[in-house]
Amino acid sequence: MTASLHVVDHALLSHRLAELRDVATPSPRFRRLLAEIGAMLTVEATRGLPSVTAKVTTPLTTMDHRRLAGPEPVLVAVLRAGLGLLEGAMQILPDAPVGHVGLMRDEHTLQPSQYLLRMPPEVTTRGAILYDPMLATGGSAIAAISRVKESGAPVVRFVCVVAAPEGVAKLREAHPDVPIYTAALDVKLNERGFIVPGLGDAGDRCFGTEG
Ligand SMILES: O=P(O)(O)OC[C@H]1O[C@H](OP(=O)(O)OP(=O)(O)O)[C@H](O)[C@@H]1O
Ligand SMILES: O=c1cc[nH]c(=O)[nH]1
Ligand SMILES: [Mg+2]
Repeated sequence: MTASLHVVDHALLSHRLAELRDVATPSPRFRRLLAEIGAMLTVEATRGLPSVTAKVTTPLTTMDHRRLAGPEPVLVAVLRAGLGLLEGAMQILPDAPVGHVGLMRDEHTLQPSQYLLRMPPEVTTRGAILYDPMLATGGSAIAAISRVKESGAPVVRFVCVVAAPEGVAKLREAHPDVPIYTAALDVKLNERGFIVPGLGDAGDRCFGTEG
């Protein structure tokens, strides 16, 4: 099995991503854009959620209509930058419980270290959608997905904004059952493990911190 890779192609998404990448975009606008992109990618990532046909009575008649078969999946943000995407995801799935995985990548070794894990109990029955804007070496995504699976999630989807080919390959190898949804597949990683062309450090740009 190979994880499916969905590079979501939409004029409005691409328009926002152009502004997100722009070095001149300030933090408040960066956060707003991440939230909007998070909402759009959530629509795509939930396209295949199981549905059932149910009766709906309109003011004029009764009809058969498609509705979600079950409760909304758990949304999991990878801190910090995933919080920006989560904001928009919660608009689309307002009843979804929310989990957090705190990870920080060492700038020299590029290995992620975990500083937080909080998962709602519903993850064992509903499955999860994980949010992190950047898929670079793949180390953080692989670790975050492992934590969510260990918490009992039967189904996991991964949503990012910019993916490097190196990270996609490693993630697919480590978690072949996890579909990847991204707004862009970029060219490469540089010698410091940053995605090129990329958008820089998403967490720092989101929250106005220095690298
Ligand atoms: O694919 P990888 O090589 O693991 O890199 C990607 C990770 O790097 C960034 O987080 P960072 O560690 O900078 O934390 P932050 O969100 O708090 O800035 C990003 O949000 C990912 O979690
Ligand atoms: O380009 C990158 C790589 C890792 N993390 C980021 O925030 N940006
Ligand atoms: Mg960062």
